[in-house]
Amino acid sequence: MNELIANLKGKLIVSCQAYMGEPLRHPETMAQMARAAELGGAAAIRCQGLSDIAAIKGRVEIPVLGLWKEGHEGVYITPTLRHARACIAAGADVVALDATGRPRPDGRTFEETVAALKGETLVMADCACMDDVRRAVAAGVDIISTTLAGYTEDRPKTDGPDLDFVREAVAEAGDIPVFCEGRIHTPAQAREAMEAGAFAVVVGTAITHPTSITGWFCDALK
Ligand SMILES: CC(=O)N[C@H](C=O)[C@@H](O)[C@H](O)[C@H](O)COP(=O)(O)O
Repeated sequence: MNELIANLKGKLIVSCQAYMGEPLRHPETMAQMARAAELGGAAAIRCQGLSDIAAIKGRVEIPVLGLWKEGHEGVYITPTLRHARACIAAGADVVALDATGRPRPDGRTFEETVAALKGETLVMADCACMDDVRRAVAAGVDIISTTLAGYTEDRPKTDGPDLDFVREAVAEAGDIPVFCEGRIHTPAQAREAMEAGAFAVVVGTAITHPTSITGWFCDALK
């Protein structure tokens, strides 16, 4: 296994993303957030967009897992080979790609995109269901992640992380590490994900999205 990935075993990866139109959407702000997460013990940062990748890469020493979101329907996480190569150029150590079988804007399949990136970067496959996991294993990706579970019609959106998916993916993935990502909102859930067999966990909203966290508190007071 690649050394960069081996070093993430049992660790926390923090996703630092602000969405279009949000007050924290600025590369400098995301770089500050990423550095703060690094000081807290994050082993890597996951982040979105070329400016954020470049700014964060210049601020932290830990590895950067980069993606470029474009569009909202269908494949929007690093939808084409061009997007992936731009993430590499911006400084990403690993590039995260939508691993679903849905059509992509450049007409390439997921497998073709991964094949073109061989030797250029490490690929993290953002999966929504077991078909995606099998596709990712066959394509020879470096990391499988449960990122898209609950965000397509294939699996219900669980309240917390989709631990059944983690268990099934681990059983299928062989030596390829499976990251649990999506709706890990508490340290206890992060622990449960590890116990379900995850190689590492990715936490975003619960650490880096204050608007959501504030909303959780407000809801609890209603
Ligand atoms: C589905 C999708 O587009 N997920 C995105 C992937 O990069 C991010 O919006 C999530 O914040 C990230 O996956 C971490 O998950 P959570 O924020 O639930 O801890």
